[in-house]
Amino acid sequence: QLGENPHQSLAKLAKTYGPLMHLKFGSLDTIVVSSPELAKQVLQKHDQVLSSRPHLDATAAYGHNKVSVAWLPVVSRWRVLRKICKDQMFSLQRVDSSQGLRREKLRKLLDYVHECCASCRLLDIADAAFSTSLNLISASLFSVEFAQVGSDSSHDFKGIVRGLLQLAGTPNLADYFPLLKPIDPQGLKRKSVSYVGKLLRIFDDIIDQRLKSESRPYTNYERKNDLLEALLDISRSNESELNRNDILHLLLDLFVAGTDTTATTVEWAMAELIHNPRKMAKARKELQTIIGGKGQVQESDISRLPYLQAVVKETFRLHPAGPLLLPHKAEADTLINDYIVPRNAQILVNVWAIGRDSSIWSNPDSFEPERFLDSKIDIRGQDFELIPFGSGRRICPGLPLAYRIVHVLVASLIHNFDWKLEGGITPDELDMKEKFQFSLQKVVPLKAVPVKLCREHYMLDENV
Ligand code: HEM
Repeated sequence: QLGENPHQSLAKLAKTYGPLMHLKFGSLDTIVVSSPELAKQVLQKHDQVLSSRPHLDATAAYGHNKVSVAWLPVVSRWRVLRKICKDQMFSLQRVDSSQGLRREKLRKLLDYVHECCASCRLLDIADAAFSTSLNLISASLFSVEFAQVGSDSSHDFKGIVRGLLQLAGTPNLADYFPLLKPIDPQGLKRKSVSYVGKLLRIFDDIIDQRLKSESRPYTNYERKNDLLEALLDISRSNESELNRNDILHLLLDLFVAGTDTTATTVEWAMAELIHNPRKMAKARKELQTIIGGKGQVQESDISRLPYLQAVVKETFRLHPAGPLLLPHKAEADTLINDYIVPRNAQILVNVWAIGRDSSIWSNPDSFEPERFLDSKIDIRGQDFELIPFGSGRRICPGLPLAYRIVHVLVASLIHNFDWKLEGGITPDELDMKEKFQFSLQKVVPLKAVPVKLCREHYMLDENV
């Protein structure tokens, strides 16, 4: 009954049964929340007891759930990992200081777009967004470039990351009937072991190489300005705080949680803009006015681009990368609106349903960035009608980085370029179907030919 798009099926059920539902998935009590008021109760008022994680069998590969910042319950170990993430990767100072790395990766993407433009070549926007997000995140994590935009080199990583997300999003009988765990009836744990093993081996090699180049005699080792360097420092000064295994699993979490979420958001934003040419023209006109014809968009420009910010918010409203957040778990019986959320229940917050609720949003299914222009609604977890990153203690720690990457990538792709769909498809015929694979993906990946803007385009944009 949940089907391939559980966020949609649950939204439909909520229309009949209300914004607080108690379902039974086998022996697993599942509470589904579908309104901003109830999301606030779960994620803010009661977040101390409702911020744990259920045990999902597929997350247990290589003991990942025992050391993972994403899957540990709220215990002191989880707090240590969150603090390391915040201090070493996502503080304002860190995000600012890694800006140069991102600028360089973005330049490569733009070079590739120019190449496609010059030869009227179709560009796989989904792939380019994935390769660039992959490179941006891996540059910040361990100064390694995994993919060349426009080549097949990112496909293996995409396969692994999407594979893992899909596993985490597939309903697993072993989670609902724990007696089945040893049998692993759908083979999800086995697949997870294979994917996680591949990534851990790659990260292990990267650590080996780093340690080797540090200890190479007669060479001056140049410290890298990345997360790995900081993690190795912590580990050297206090191994009980962070050992090599912890580092491997932390890199895995950040890599998997950060790449596909960012890339799919960029793909959806581009799809909506191509689907709605007037909105595209408006966004481009703003860029033209603020940035001008030449020059690359910088992260420091974002605050001067209110329409772009509105486009990104509207994309998050319609296509949140985590439509049901990550599942939360109740540590104790908790009273919400006179109903008991039982201890050990898993709690799903249907952010997708909240984003499409007609009692909150006018014309909820249409892409109208303008709705955010005179509104104070923000995506940082305080306005519960728009919480694509969650809220409270489990809020996405990568938000500061994701915020910059998504804005700058979208802005770069539309600044100075128009996009033509292949095979004579008109913008309103663009396939906008979505599929739930833990993150929310486009069924048909977005491809289009970039066209260099000329005077006529700008004159057309003038009329918007
Ligand atoms: C558009 C991009 C992104 C979106 C929409 C997004 C969204 C989310 C959501 C909804 C959660 C779960 C919140 C909850 O359980 O209540 C989450 C958790 C998490 N995200 Fe993100 N995320 C994005 C990018 C990133 C990036 C770039 C990183 C790191 C490089 C990252 C790292 C994490 C981690 C480690 C967690 C688990 C935190 C915990 O359980 O304590 N995310 N994210």
